[in-house]
Amino acid sequence: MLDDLLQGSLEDAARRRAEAPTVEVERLALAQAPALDAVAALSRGEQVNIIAEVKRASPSRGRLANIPDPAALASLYECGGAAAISVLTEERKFLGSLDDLRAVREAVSIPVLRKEFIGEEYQILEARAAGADLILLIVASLEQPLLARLKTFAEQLGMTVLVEAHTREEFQRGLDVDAKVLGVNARDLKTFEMHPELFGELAPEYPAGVVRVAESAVLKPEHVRAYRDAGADAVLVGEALVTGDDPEATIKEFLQA
Ligand SMILES: O=C(O)c1ccccc1NCC(=O)[C@H](O)[C@H](O)COP(=O)(O)O
Repeated sequence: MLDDLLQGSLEDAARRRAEAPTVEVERLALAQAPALDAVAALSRGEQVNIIAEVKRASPSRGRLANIPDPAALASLYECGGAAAISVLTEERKFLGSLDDLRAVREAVSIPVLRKEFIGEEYQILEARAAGADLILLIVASLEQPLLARLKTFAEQLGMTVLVEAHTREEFQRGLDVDAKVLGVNARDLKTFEMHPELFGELAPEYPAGVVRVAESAVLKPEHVRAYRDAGADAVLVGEALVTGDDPEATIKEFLQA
């Protein structure tokens, strides 16, 4: 599954590169205002911070929501108190785009994450050129030298990297590349089963100063509370926000969990 998603994302990036070569995208990336400080945003305060996701569809759930105006949705997230916005830009299964990311960047003043299956530098340049402050690197889809190289590349552009692990071994590989923001995703990417307990098992192994992010499996306030009690600085929430009636109120409710 992950290999197919990465392959598709790389093919789509190659198509875009034929239109906008690397030098051009690099020039746009370097012309952007400096990236916002996502580490500070995700580790602020006593309460758990919310990374609110713009997510139309997914391989595990199919179509979730239409989201004709991602900027308007992101503004509601920000009004609700989200610390950052995640924008799924993958086109084939998640029905996202870089246009979504650009629109969200224009609409909010909090950090924005490009949620994508990234395997090469061009995709990182695209993210920065579209105004993203963070990128996602999924440990399971990258050999260790490539993971380290892409992380360094993004950081040299001033961006923050959310390094994502699904297992204890991947968590260690994240620490080995000196992840400053390390996420544990509860979703098993082979079976799509959720294992929210994994975050609690790994939480004691976070070194001081590394931002602890719990990803997926948040549908109710008690799920936020469980992650917070296990030590999460931030939780990443998609489905509960895009399928609910009032995302702003849902975020407020989650922040009070
Ligand atoms: O969501 C999926 O089905 C999925 C499948 C394969 C790779 C990644 C996938 N999701 C990306 C995510 O990590 C989630 O969008 C994010 O953590 C939010 O999860 P949720 O709140 O459960 O929508």
